[in-house]
Amino acid sequence: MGVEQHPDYEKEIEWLDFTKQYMKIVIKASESNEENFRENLKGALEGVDFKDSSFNYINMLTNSNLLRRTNEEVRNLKRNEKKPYFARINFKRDETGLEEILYFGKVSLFDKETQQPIIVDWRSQIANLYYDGRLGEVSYKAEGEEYEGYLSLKRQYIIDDGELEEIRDVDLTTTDELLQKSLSESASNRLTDIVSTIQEEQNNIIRADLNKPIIVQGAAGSGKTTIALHRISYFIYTYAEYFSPDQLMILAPNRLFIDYISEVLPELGVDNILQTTLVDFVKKCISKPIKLLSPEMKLLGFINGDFKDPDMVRWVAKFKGSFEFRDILDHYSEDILQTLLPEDDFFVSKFRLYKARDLRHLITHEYRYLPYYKRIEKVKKILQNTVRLEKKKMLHKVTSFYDDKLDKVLFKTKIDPEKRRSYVIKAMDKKEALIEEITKQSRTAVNAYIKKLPNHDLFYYYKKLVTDQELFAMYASDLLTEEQIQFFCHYETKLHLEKSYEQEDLAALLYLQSKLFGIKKELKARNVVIDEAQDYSYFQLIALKSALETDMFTIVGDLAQGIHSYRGINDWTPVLEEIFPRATYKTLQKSYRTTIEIMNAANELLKLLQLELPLVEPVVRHGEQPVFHKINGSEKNTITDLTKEIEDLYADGMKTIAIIGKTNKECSKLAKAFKKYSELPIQLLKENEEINKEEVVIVSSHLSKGLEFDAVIIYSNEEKFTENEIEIKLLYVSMTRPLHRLLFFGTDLSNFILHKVNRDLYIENPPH
Ligand SMILES: Nc1ncnc2c1ncn2[C@@H]1O[C@H](COP(=O)(O)OP(=O)(O)OP(=O)(O)O)[C@@H](O)[C@H]1O
Repeated sequence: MGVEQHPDYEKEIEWLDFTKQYMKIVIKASESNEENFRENLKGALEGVDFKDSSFNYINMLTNSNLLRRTNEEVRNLKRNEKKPYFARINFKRDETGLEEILYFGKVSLFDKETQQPIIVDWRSQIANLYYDGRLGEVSYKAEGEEYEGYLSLKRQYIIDDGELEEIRDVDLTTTDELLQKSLSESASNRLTDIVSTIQEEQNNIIRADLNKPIIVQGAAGSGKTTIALHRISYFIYTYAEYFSPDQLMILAPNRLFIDYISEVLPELGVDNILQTTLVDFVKKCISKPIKLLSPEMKLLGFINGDFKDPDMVRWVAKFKGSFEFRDILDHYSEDILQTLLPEDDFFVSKFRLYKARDLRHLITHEYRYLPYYKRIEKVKKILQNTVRLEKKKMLHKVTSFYDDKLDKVLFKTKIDPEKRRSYVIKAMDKKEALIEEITKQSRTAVNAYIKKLPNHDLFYYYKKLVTDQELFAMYASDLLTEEQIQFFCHYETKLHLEKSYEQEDLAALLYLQSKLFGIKKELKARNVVIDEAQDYSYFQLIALKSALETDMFTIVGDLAQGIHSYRGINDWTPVLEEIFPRATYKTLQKSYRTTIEIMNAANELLKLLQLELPLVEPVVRHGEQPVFHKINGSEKNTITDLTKEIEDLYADGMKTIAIIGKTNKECSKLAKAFKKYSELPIQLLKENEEINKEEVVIVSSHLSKGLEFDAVIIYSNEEKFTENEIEIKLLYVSMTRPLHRLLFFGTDLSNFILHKVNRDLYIENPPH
């Protein structure tokens, strides 16, 4: 049915025009100053013949101030001018018996005259009726109250460039056609907002209790990243009065990923959120540059078999992210605190101004909420204050003591005058000397006292623990074998000789930093979103929670994509039970990204992983089966075949295409060959780069995590994906990147473990 045939077409067009004009007026009113407001308004209203009396020119003028909005609101209105809303409901409230027609969009707009909503924000509570509600008797909650009523209509719109293109009425029987349509569109190299097609299971996560942390285990393509960002938008909307966006932080796996998600938040009406990586965040917290080995080095080391003793290297990585290592650091820092406790009473000259016992009490009890070195700063301040207050008193005491003595001597009659003279001189000298001593020590005693306490930096403490075998054994001998202790300290000594740290050290560094020195106030986000959280270690999550002093985390991840599982999380239970006990736990099993055919093949790999995760359910969207192409000719022939395939994909409407190789080495070689034998524009993607839409992207499997493309070619010439946990996961990640088409180019089926995949699920060597 064409949009014009819809029975409500005329009414809908009228409402859309009205909404667009109202938006325009509000924008103009807000942008203009008093002098040119009238002129602008005239312009805005030109040719508009509103039936509604509240829209006449005079009314608009008198309401000009009411129409004004903050800059941010205007920005949001402008962003949505061309697509003011995406859905509508008809809801008859039991309370009033009146039917309300509500239009939902990404920004709210009210008729200032009547206070009636023109557009209702998708984040409002009543929008739940659109996302969750079936037609019929429904209810929604707002501010603790439950409102009941009858939902008689759920309608979706496609509005493009301000023009109404489609109207769809959703009832119980129709599948969500809008979702189908939006999923069949092509990837733009940037994540988009999904406000018009958020599914019920996703809506439950976006709106789950905002006062609690949340952990989401979601299948590849289930919308984890998208939903985490929509939850931020919902959070900001709900707590606009208490939170400003700069108190939120998103931790992404790399800068490439940040670029990938960067445009969604402004689209959702949220600006100014700190988007960073764990590495960059920790570097800022410890406020000293460190040489950090590339986070992927170890992964590649395992893949390439670079380690002499891979099991032990894997063990060190795992251990540094464990609860046990946290316990060791706890004990170690308790002992550091003991070294910071003063042993001597604090004196200025002969006056004892503070007992060591009292200072120790301050440090261990009164200031226990502070990092250790901050406690010492406090003590220093207290001593300085005490000295300031006591100085006069001390001077007075000394003066009056000697003055008394002098008085007595001077008025004593039976004393030899010579003796008296010498006594007086001595007493005067003593008095002078003491006054001088008090005055001088009042300036220096505090510093001298504090100087007696140790004063080391973070790196000194960390290095000492992990490289001094005797010291380390003191804390670790109950937990580790002698061989492990030896290997660990040897491994760390080697790293420290090169003045290097590795990704796995970030947890300990951040944890110690927060315990000993604290982190700057401006870095203390009050709410944190972690994407790809399966690659974090338990200790990294603990360290973040401890450093930021909040448990308000949104954690999304997929254990099946845990390519760093040697150091990362293999099970959410300890995270839930021991780190975020208040957290809500949710799962997402449906994949929205890819087709049934591609997901069926990827699910076969999931089976090989033997994780306790259910298989992924693709939403009903069919496409072509994955295809395997054997390469056996020269490099030139391979590139010619690939180029031809890519041209066909472009011809089929694919806009973004990636070739994924197992490692950077394979990718670099392929990129070089393309340069030599093909005209196709190619981008060999690096971690800190932005994706160029116009080019075919060549990217290594670990870096492709989180990204998506219309079509993906997985390429394996020299490097096969072998059947071990990490490589199966790398292949699984690569296979779940495409929206529409998946191809394998390799020397053998087994390069992609396809010999273990049901033969009916892919096509082998189709004729070109
Ligand atoms: N309700 C929805 N409506 C339309 N598109 C959706 C919906 N949910 C998810 N998508 C789309 O599915 C794709 C996958 O989403 P996203 O990247 O957020 O998933 P993910 O779980 O983070 O994936 P992965 O773990 O594989 O990186 C995106 O293109 C997203 O826009």
